[in-house]
Amino acid sequence: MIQFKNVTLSFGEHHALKRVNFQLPKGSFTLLEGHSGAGKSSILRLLATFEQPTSGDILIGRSSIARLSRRERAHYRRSVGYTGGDVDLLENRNCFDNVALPLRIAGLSEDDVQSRVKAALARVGLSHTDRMLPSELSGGQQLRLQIARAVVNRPSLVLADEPTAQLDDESAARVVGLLEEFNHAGVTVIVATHEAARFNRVTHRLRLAEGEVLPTLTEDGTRAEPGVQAFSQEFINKAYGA
Ligand SMILES: Nc1ncnc2c1ncn2[C@@H]1O[C@H](COP(=O)(O)OP(=O)(O)OP(=O)(O)O)[C@@H](O)[C@H]1O
Repeated sequence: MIQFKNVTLSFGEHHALKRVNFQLPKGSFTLLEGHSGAGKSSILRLLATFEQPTSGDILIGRSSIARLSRRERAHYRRSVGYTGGDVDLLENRNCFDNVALPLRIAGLSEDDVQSRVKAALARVGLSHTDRMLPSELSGGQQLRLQIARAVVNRPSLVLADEPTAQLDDESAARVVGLLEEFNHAGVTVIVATHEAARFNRVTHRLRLAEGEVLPTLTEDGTRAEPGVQAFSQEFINKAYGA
């Protein structure tokens, strides 16, 4: 279970998130939706521990990740895969080395690195690119490479910030398919997106506006705790006029 308890994230006078509360069960597939600047990336960056909340608490299971020491943070991050603007591919390293990075940081043996990176590249359909530089790949391939790097550590939580942005339909469908496969295998997935319609296997949605989570409607029209209810795609489309 992931829980945000009264989480505020402020930059000076500006509040990127304002007393945000929600909970998401293990194994869920959640979309974070909302206009630009609504706070979607902030939620992912807090879960990746790139930021610390100004106030409030964030629990993963029973453990707080709100204010970890450097050592605790390094340990926690091994269980999290992140793809998005905050972590770029290394342009001067080949694709193999890019995917190997989290494993080498974690201190795995070179044999394990070899077998895990090969498996991760195969999983995203990029086995042939291991000696190429990221700049030699298409946009869609670069995203899949980022996903391979995010999941090579076998994380239990995958965070994806706009994973389909600027991709053609076929590449986007492939990226979505990969995230859905990981979820099917038990990984909790949270995606910030402006392209909700591309996703099929969604169990939870959080709609954000101005740093707040909007109240969620249940199928009978009553209010529910944010993040607690699951909805059919059809219901969501109807409720939000998509
Ligand atoms: N490091 C920062 N310093 C100052 N303000 C920030 C910082 N990070 C985010 N913000 C502000 O916090 C608010 C929420 O930003 P966030 O990136 O979470 O939005 P978003 O919903 O992901 O937007 P987008 O869809 O454009 O990516 C915005 O107003 C943004 O300008």
